[in-house]
Amino acid sequence: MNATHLELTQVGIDFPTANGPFNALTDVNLKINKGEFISLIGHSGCGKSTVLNIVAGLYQASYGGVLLDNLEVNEPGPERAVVFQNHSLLPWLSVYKNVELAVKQSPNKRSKIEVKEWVEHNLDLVQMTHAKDKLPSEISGGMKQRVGIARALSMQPKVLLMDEPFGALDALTRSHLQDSVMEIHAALGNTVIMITHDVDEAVLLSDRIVMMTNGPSATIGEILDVDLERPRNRIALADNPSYNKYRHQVLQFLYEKQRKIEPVFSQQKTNETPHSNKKGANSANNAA
Ligand SMILES: Nc1ncnc2c1ncn2[C@@H]1O[C@H](COP(=O)(O)OP(=O)(O)OP(=O)(O)O)[C@@H](O)[C@H]1O
Repeated sequence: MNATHLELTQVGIDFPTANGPFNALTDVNLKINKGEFISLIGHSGCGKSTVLNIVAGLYQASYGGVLLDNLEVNEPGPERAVVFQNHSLLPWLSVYKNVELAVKQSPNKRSKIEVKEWVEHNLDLVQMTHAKDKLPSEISGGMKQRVGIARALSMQPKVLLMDEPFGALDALTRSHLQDSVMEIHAALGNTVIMITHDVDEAVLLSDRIVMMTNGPSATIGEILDVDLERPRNRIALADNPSYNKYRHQVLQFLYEKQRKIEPVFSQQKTNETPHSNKKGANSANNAA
């Protein structure tokens, strides 16, 4: 787990807008080792999804670039699978067929029986075999997210990119799925980049937490090494002084160093712009 296999160098992006180019990201430098679990955290609108989309090849960086195993990333590819917050399953296909579609599209050529075995194996990994014949509309949000993860894993990606994968789930489902992701990561050793707004989730799951500054021209502010033994148990960690120290460091970054004060609605209507940092505005919405 020590050879750099994903490298972002001087990555920046300008989005064209009606008022001219908007510099969302600047000078993003990050080296990620094989098998590392990285979380990206930062206030809303700082550019986390933009970083992920550049690594996914969905956005092209205006400056700098991304290398995966020394090959330049400039378009989407099966070696970088994405799991979105809101599952993106095809509603007319069963759970099984949704995963099968990804397996059939993967560059690995498999016989019919191999496809079946591989789909079943991946559904098994996320404990969804029991619902394989159901349609997405017949299963819960957490289950859909499990299928989305199975579909991504079935492509055997080198890098799994997850954009707030548990953001839309209730706390209990979220915890179950976090535990599953930790088990899968331990078993498969994929490199993972996950966006989260949840400090506890970041500390629980990550090897490193990449903390981003507020935009525009956002960049990496600090990187925190989370040196907690695996497998990790959320209940045991609650009393672990190191766990609490890491939590505190992330909170301090977000709410002291990168404190973001947003106007309350009434002020916003009268004299403030969204994302204003003006002093004295009420901090009604400063969640990361
Ligand atoms: N296609 C686009 N065109 C113009 N501006 C964009 C585009 N995509 C993102 N932006 C801007 O770039 C900045 C970063 O957006 P991004 O979605 O990456 O932030 P984020 O940290 O993922 O936000 P959130 O946590 O709310 O999802 C924001 O100011 C956003 O408005």
